[in-house]
Amino acid sequence: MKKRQAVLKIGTRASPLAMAQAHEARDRLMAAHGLEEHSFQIVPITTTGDTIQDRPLSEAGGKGLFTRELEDALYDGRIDIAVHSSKDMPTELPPGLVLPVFLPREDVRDSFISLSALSIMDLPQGVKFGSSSLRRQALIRRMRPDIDVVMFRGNVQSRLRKLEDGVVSGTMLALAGLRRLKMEHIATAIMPLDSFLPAPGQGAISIEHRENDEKVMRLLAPIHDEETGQALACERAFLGALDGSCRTPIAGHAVIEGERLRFRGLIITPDGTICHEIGAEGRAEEAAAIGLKAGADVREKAGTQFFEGWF
Ligand SMILES: NCc1[nH]cc(CCC(=O)O)c1CC(=O)O
Repeated sequence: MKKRQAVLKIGTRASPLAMAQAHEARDRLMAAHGLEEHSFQIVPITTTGDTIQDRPLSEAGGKGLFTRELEDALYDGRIDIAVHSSKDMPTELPPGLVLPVFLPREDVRDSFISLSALSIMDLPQGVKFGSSSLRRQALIRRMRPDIDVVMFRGNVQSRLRKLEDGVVSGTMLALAGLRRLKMEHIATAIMPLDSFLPAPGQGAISIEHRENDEKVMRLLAPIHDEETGQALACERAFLGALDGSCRTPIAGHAVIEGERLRFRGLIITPDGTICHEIGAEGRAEEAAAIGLKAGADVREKAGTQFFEGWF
């Protein structure tokens, strides 16, 4: 019997969250086209970012660490699409690749996880808080200058073990990731958007493919979510206007309401002492321009000295 060929090869990182996201993309493709599971082949690929566990990713080479191996696989045809967490995607893509498709966004908020405190304000004086995110570290330091913020990486299981072992008293994870792993129950509290702005792209799954790949574009068209795409265009333009290197703690969140887009963003020094916020509003169609201008505005507000002398 002739072996049936997959219609589309879906590349993903091999981590549990990445696999869950790839399955979500596949489920949406199956539903949109009335195709069976075997039409889509999920191809897990281990990336450099997955193997570095001992230092901040910003030190080890930044966001490209999670994407390079997937992009090589796109170039040589081992995969047709790469499913990513938008948050992990650099603002600039390698030549010949595009990131035009976004699935409907999950909850964008951060969750606080602790076995001993109900909220960040409730943590005892001077305890340790673990996070690898420069944004979360800085925002925590702003709220609680007394707390000892330490570098903290690893998957959900290893983080929980460190909480149990008392290595840290609290940590934070994106609620979206926990939901996708069916682990929302481990969240102790959900951080409010007004005091704890998420990372640009948080909670959104994006799909990268080869430019002008007509077959892929046809298959992906029905699973793209327009509102998420507009919000992400704004947030990624804000990020791009500020920093490609991911060494600046940056937060940004856009919401679409009909034809309108509302955006809030901030930059903050790693020690949490200086924070510049920006709000912007406009037509959703002009999402990228709004984000770009907000980035330029907040950069001007902060002044050049803000970006100097951290390292
Ligand atoms: N950098 C790791 C990463 N990339 C995306 C998510 C969460 C899921 C999402 O934001 O879509 C996470 C983990 C976390 O921040 O908790």
